[in-house]
Amino acid sequence: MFNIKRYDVEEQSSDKNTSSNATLSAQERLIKLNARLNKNKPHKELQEKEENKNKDKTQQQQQQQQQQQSSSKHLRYDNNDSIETNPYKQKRAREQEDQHHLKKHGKKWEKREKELKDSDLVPNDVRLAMKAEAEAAEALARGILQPINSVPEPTAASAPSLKSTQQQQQQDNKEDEEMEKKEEEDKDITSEGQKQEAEGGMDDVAMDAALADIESALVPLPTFEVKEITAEEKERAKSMGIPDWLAHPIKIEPETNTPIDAPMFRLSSRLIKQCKKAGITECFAVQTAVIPVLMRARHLGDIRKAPGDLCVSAPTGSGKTLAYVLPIIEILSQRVVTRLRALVVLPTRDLCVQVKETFETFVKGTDLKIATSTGQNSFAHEQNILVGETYARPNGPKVLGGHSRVDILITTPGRLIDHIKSTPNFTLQHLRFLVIDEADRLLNQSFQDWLYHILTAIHPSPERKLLGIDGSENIQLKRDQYGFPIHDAIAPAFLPSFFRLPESDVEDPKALSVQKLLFSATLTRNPAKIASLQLSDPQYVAVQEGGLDGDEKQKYTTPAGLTEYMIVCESSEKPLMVLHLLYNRNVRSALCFTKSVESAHRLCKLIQLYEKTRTAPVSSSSLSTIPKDNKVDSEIKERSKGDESQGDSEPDDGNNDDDDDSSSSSSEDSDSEDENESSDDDDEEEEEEDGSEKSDVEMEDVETTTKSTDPFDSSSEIEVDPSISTTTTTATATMSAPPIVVAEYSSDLPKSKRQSILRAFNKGEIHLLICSDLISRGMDLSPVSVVINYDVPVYMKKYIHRVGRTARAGKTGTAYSLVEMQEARHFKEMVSKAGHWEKIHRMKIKDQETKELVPAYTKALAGLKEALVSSRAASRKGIHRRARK
Ligand SMILES: Nc1ncnc2c1ncn2[C@@H]1O[C@H](COP(=O)(O)OP(=O)(O)OP(=O)(O)O)[C@@H](O)[C@H]1O
Repeated sequence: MFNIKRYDVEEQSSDKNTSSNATLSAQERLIKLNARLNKNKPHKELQEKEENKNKDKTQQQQQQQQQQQSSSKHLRYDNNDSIETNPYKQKRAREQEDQHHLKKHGKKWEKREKELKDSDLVPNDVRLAMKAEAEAAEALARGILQPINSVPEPTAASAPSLKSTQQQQQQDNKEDEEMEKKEEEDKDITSEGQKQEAEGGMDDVAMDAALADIESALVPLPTFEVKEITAEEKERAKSMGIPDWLAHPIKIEPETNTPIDAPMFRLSSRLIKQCKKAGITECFAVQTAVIPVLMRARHLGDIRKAPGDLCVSAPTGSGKTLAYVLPIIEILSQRVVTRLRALVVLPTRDLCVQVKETFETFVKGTDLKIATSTGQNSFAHEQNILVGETYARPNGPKVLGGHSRVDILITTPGRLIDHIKSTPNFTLQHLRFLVIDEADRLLNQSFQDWLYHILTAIHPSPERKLLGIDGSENIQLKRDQYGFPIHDAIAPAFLPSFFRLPESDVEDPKALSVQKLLFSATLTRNPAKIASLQLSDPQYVAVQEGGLDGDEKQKYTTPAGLTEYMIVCESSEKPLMVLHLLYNRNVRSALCFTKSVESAHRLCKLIQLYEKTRTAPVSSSSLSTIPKDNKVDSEIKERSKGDESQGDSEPDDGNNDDDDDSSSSSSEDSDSEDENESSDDDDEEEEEEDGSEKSDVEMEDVETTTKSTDPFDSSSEIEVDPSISTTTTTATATMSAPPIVVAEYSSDLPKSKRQSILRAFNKGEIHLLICSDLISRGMDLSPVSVVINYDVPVYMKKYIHRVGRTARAGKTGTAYSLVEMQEARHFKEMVSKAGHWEKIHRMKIKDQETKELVPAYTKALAGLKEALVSSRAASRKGIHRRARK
């Protein structure tokens, strides 16, 4: 018969301490904790205690001897009356039997492993399998699991009826009560030490660990006030289909920092050391809120109550990554067998690389293995990394429960689905954590039904037995030499397929399911999207300014150190504005976002030409007239056809929205950074439709910089200022400025080039990095001090992520948005609706300020067409060369 009590024991053999601890009742734990706390009492008291202890020890030894004799007797004579009538003794006998079994089999496995150890003939995989088997044998020996086939199938006669279950429960309760009574009596007559021995002889180490465990369990979790929900608010959320938990998050002030070694985090000294080494002495607000919650259920093999899922919304640069990286490492570091237990899904390859680097920083000192799967490498190469060459072979060995060479996988959704479908022995059944970072972005991606596939792989339907990756029944459950299934081959989520688990409730165990963790600076509140995640017992944590009294109208919180400006200008003036920021305002370490890869390329070329030109003499001929048509070349004209709505008055910008980055959503995932704004912000649009009030935006306070002498005004031929139409012009201020290095960054570039650009930017060797939205989300480029929105985004979420590339981790930063005249109304509407209008300062740039830039700019503009043609030819050559290789 399945033994409920035994399920309290840890599944992982590695965790010896917790198994002993799990057998303690809450009352006992408190007694022991009190004993430990007494250690801190005054010296005299301690002395007395010490004396008593010594006395007790002698008594204890005597009593132990007696007990051992009596229990071994009971074991030998099963029919002995006393053991049958005394459940307390029964329990003890059972435990001793387990210990005996464990010793016996443990030794066997140790011996076998020793024999094969260091043998060159034994491949690593076999060693791993042996390790798993040893662990499984140990777990089975401890009686943690009983195979379903060892339990008679429920028949009409044998299946427990509700009544018989109730009877059984009553019986159990009675037994428990008796046991408790007996234990109470014991308490009076035995010393604490005797009691420990009687309870299975906890050694000092185990005791210390157990007590530490209890003590840390008693460290209260941080409490955050939750605003009371009014009936009206409840009704409103309900009418919009938003569940209560999502409509009313647990709010935390951004400044809620806590020392990294605070007991509530329960981080090991190893990890604290790593953090301090990395310059992290305090946990930021989001980490303060999230880490203790995740660390609450930190035992890997804990198959009791499944922990609830978390949705976390916190400003850009507020440290969301570490909020999941630290607890995942801490919890997984106790694992024995390598299994895929944490999966982090991200929207782009670059982000995967970044998050992997973060994991690698803190994983030092553990033997956890981390991998990325993004489609940058060949599929076969990734398969080899994930499951090993042998197991990845279609005709290779199929292991029930799969096989993994990594503990933590960081991946883009498309490539992950490919592995779920096509990599033999790759399985998500052992997952303990599923992290969806940049969650709102990912939830807008529906290609390949990635979420459905993941959720299916994690949660098999109750009818579906684990029959192997191909669903065929020919794969047998892996068993040990005694015929027991190897426990580690079965994930907690799949346990019910093989083992009869009790129905869940707080006390009774159930299979631990994966904990889903969602993170974003702009988390969706779209009920349909949230529902698609099948969250269990979720909580919504939001780091938000103003805490409970925070401005409800303020939809997203931006970093405290961020200063935002908008410059309203003609579209033709935008390049000049960028030059003004660079050369007159000394802007450096800046990211400049354009709306497309092509647009980024042209702007980059133009500024590079300007840089070349500004120190060279400017001939009057090149300045006599500026192209009548605002477009500098027919190529741009051609490219801009697709975007009529934006007008066609940009000198350097084709206005094409055919963003190359977005078009590449293949099964290889590309960088599904798709900068397709409409898809990115689907839910934002939906929320608008959900009845939130339309803001009443007035435009009078939007100051525009309308230049009287617009050198690129398409309506008239520009007269060149006489002062600069001389044969040589000296643009004094800009000429003397040190060289400025500008580069572009887009998905068009090969991986190695991208990496070298980021490295150079991080070292300060690139002053302005012009990019599409490839790096607008999640990327943590520490030196960014300025963000320029060359093309303002149409949706607020994108704005928040872009400007959030600066002012990260408590630093300061500035964002400039170049708002075209015709966009000004929309822009104001967008930010007002998000409750953000007050934060944006209007900035006027006077003609006088840009005057000196014009001559070299005009020349650069004239040379742009040629530069674009030659760069295009060069890039074609490069593509051919790469293809030939
Ligand atoms: N407790 C901390 N102390 C000091 N620095 C920290 C701490 N936590 C995180 N950081 C640093 O803050 C920076 C931003 O962190 P992270 O990238 O996790 O932010 P984020 O909230 O995920 O931002 P985004 O929403 O843009 O993805 C990183 O450089 C990280 O190393």
